[in-house]
Amino acid sequence: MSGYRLGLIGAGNMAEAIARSAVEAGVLEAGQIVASDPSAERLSVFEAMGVAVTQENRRVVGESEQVMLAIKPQVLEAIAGDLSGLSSDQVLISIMAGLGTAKIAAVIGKPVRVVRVMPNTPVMVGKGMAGVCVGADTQAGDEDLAVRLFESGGEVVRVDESLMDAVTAVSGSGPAYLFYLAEAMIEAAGAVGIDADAERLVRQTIYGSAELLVRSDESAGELRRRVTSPGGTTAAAIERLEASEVRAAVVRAIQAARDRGRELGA
Ligand SMILES: NC(=O)C1=CN([C@@H]2O[C@H](COP(=O)(O)OP(=O)(O)OC[C@H]3O[C@@H](n4cnc5c(N)ncnc54)[C@H](OP(=O)(O)O)[C@@H]3O)[C@@H](O)[C@H]2O)C=CC1
Ligand SMILES: O=C(O)[C@@H]1CCC=N1
Repeated sequence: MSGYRLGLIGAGNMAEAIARSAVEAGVLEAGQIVASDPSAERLSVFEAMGVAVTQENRRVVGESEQVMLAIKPQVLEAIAGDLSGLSSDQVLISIMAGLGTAKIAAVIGKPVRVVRVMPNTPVMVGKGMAGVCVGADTQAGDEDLAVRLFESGGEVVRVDESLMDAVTAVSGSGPAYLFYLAEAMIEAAGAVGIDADAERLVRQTIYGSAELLVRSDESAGELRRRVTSPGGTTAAAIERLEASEVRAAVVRAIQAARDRGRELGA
């Protein structure tokens, strides 16, 4: 086996964010990473970072201490043969939604030391949130590199694997819910007559509110109440959101995401 510390199978958005944060934080040097992907265009992005690249997944498996699956869950079966060369010395890190550690080993067809991680896209700006769990065939410390990688791009919480689909639904998919809200607020700003400044007003409001939420000791509910003067403008908006059952819709949406994760892993 050559000296790559980490092999990335799938050189997409998440793999790029993970590699960048690992290199920027000094967890790995670019030269310690190899990435595979069918797309020469994607590989050129990694090459520009100083990462070794290949279109052969088998090379990544053969030359890396730890291999990360950063492909879509639907692609796993197609590349199972490429993963059959994994040895008992290697750790396999998966960031795929839905697919459990036992399922991944079953698809590969032998016991594998699988560490499962569910990150999110704010890892791109060093503010990620990742859930980590380990599979049955792992050894003590197998998750260490994964934890260091994802701590370099934000925060890590260790969870029982039974909660990974729930973590996926809350924090893995979570950024999309906030961006959805941002989209709606920008549309609404337009509807109430704001044109050029709509994006700026909404982006800074969400940014400032997120920072306040993170820095404050108060609950989200208390922070919301402090904005909501009795009989005031916010109260009028919140009353409309409650009447539209937005809170219940968010619960149903997160349940749907959790259930889709379970389906992907079935
Ligand atoms: N995006 C997100 O917010 C999050 C995603 N995840 C998980 O991360 C994983 C990757 O997601 P994301 O980065 O968004 O997806 P991307 O589509 O950006 O990346 C996946 C990459 O894998 C490549 N690929 C396809 N087939 C193969 C193959 N046979 N061998 C090697 N590479 C292949 C794709 O190429 P091509 O495009 O040419 O098919 C693509 O470049 C998914 O499993 C997802 O569940 C987890 C947390 C958050
Ligand atoms: O939508 C998805 O399936 C992936 C997993 C979490 C975020 N994106």
